[in-house]
Order: sequence, then C-alpha cells, then structure tokens
Amino acid sequence: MRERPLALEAGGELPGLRLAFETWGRLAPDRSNAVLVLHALTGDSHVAGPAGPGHPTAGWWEGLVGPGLALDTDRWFVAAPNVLGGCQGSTGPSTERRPGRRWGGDFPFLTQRDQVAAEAGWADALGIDRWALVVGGSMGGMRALEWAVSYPERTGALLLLATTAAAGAEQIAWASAQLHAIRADPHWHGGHYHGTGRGPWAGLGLARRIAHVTYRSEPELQDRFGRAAQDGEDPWSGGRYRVESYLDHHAAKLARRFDAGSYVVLTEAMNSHDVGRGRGGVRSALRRVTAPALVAGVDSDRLYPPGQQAELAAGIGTADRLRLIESPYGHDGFLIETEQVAALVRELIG
Ligand SMILES: CC(=O)SCCNC(=O)CCNC(=O)[C@H](O)C(C)(C)COP(=O)(O)OP(=O)(O)OC[C@H]1O[C@@H](n2cnc3c(N)ncnc32)[C@H](O)[C@@H]1OP(=O)(O)O
Ligand SMILES: N[C@@H](CCO)C(=O)O
Repeated sequence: MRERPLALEAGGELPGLRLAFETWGRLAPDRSNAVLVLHALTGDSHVAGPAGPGHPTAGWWEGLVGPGLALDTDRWFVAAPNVLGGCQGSTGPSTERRPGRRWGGDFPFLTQRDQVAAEAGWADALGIDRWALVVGGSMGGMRALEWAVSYPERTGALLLLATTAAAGAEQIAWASAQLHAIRADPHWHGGHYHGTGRGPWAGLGLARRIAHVTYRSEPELQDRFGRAAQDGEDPWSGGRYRVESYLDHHAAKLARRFDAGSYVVLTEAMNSHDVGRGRGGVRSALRRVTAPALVAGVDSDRLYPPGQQAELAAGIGTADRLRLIESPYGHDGFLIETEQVAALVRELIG
C-alpha cells in the first residue's frame, strides 16, 4: 500500500494504491541480487509455481525461475508485481475506490510511466535501490524500458523481449478494434458494471479473439488448423471451423479470468507508450540507458515485428546486436520459447 497518492502523467492522482506481488529466493544482505520480472497484458505476478489458491493456472514462465534454472532462486531474489491497473491483486477498475464503491469507469487514464512510477515506490518499500536485472516482454518490455530510461541508476541489466520503443500505428489500430469491442457490449455501462452480476464478457471475448490472432503467426494457424472443421461440426450449416473453436476457447478462458475494465485501462496505457515523449524523441531517450542490455524479438512476430526491436538494439548504446528467438508461434513466442529466453538471461547475468 502506497501512503502518498501517485501523481499521474495525464494529470490528477491515484490515492491509496496497492500492488500485488510475488517473490522467489532470498534477498541478499547487501540487496544486490534482486531481479524484476514484468508481465505482459494478461499476465500476472505468478511467474512460476503451481496453480493453487489465487492462481488458477501454473506460472506463465515456468522453467525460467527456480533452483538451477536461468533465474536461479538459490542465487537471485526474483520479484514480480501485478501491474497497476490490472486485476490480479493490484489497484485497478475492479478494486474499491472507497468502501462499497468500485472504481469502474472512473479509474483514471494511466501511462506506462505511471505504472513504472508505482513499481518504483513498491521497490522502495521492499528496500531495493537497484535491480540486478529488469526483464519483460511485450507490455512488460515497455515497462522494463521505462525503468531503464527513467531510473538508469536502479537498472543493473536490461532484457527486452518482443517489445517496442513506442506503440506503432498498427498496434494502436489492433488495440482500437479491441477497445471498441468491449465498449460496444451492452453490459459495459461506461465501465460501471462491477458488482451487477453482469459484465461486458462478450466484448472482452471478442477483443481476445482479435488479439489472439495477432499473437500467433499465419503459418502456425495454417499448419495447426488449416480448413478443418471442429470435430462434429459443419461450418456450412452453423458449425465452426477448428480455428474458430480455438479462438472461442481463448475468448471464454480470458473472460473467466480477466476484468474488461482492466483490459481497457492496460490497452490504453500500451497505446500511450512512447519512451521518447518529453525526452527529445526516442533516440535521445534510449541514450539514457546505461545498463548492459540485450534486445530480442521473435522471428515470426507480426504484432511487434523484429524491426521494432532492431530500433531498440541500435538506439541503446549498451545493447548487443539484436537477437532473434526462433519460433513458429509469433508474438507469444516470448512466453513459449522459455529455453531461448533462458539462454538470453544466462548470457546477460549468468
Ligand atoms: C497460461 C495462462 O493463462 S497463465 C495466467 C497468466 N496468463 C498469461 O500470462 C498470459 C499469457 N498466456 C498466454 O497468452 C497463452 O495462454 C499462452 C501463450 C501461454 C498459450 O500458449 P500455448 O501453450 O501455445 O496455448 P495454445 O494457444 O496452444 O492454446 C491451448 C488451449 O487451446 C485449446 N484448444 C486447442 N485447439 C482447440 C480447438 N480446436 N477448440 C477449442 N480449444 C482448443 C487447448 O485445449 C488448450 O486449452 P487450455 O489452455 O485450456 O489447456
Ligand atoms: N498472450 C500474451 C501476449 C500479450 O503480449 C498475453 O495475453 O499477455
């Protein structure tokens, strides 16, 4: 819980904010072994570990964090906050603004910088002045970059995965379609639906369908599903193609575990991302990074194409050449190809 309100970049302030977090390993007496892991849009603080109370699924980077793994918890103290504006324990639209009243559609507009400022306050509370490594992919990579630019003295090393210096026109365009899908749902009610027993779940599901296609690659979808019909269904008489059923599954799964209001707030925060804003542009901002850095893209990523990571690798003076994760899975490759991510972690801090 932060005592002071957080002053927001767009104006106004957010009082009484909380960030949920998880940690693994032990913080060294000199506090030099702390690693910050930042999750993507619908991720959470449960980076590793089994499913259990409060965690309907196993960790999303299972295989990366634990004894003997790349983020070896016998050596590193790994910490992961749930992003500000999210819905897995941190303050967001679904949390109470005051007793009995949720934020809903009154939750303020956030930027990645606001979210990182909140994380810096949380790091202060943990007593961590400097991270040995800050790592994140996609939206987590945006925040990792903001950490390295806003707080170079607190960022010991930097690993950026499948991310960008600034949200591009196409990324904003895809996001815009998703925002419209949610806001067009008759149960959206301007974001004030919490506690009514109903919500814009159809809209959130539609947003996830749109997003999920962008998270995967065309060859993967073609190889995996082709033109096949879903078992027992006929697309020519009201049934679905197998790929439609797959998207329906991901839509329903997200609608069960994620808040639409958070999806809107986080998507708008991603759209706002421009590390160069107020800093003389992207190139000038990237020159602020002092941490040894690695930047990697996924070779089949059509949402955050490797050209965006090439810009980062070229602009960050301390970065090595651009690395490519080889994967058929598109943007989600940074979540799925954990062995290749582990190799990058080891190269940077191993
Ligand atoms: C995994 C979590 O949700 S953890 C919670 C935190 N979440 C995050 O961090 C978000 C990050 N996760 C994600 O974005 C995705 O879930 C990923 C990237 C991990 C998914 O990657 P993959 O393992 O490649 O999953 P994939 O896209 O193949 O989907 C598999 C699911 O589709 C289902 N599926 C496959 N084909 C079909 C079909 N024709 N019809 C219906 N369902 C189908 C599978 O049964 C499986 O279901 P399950 O996930 O409920 O077990
Ligand atoms: N599948 C990931 C990708 C976003 O970068 C998520 O849902 O968070």
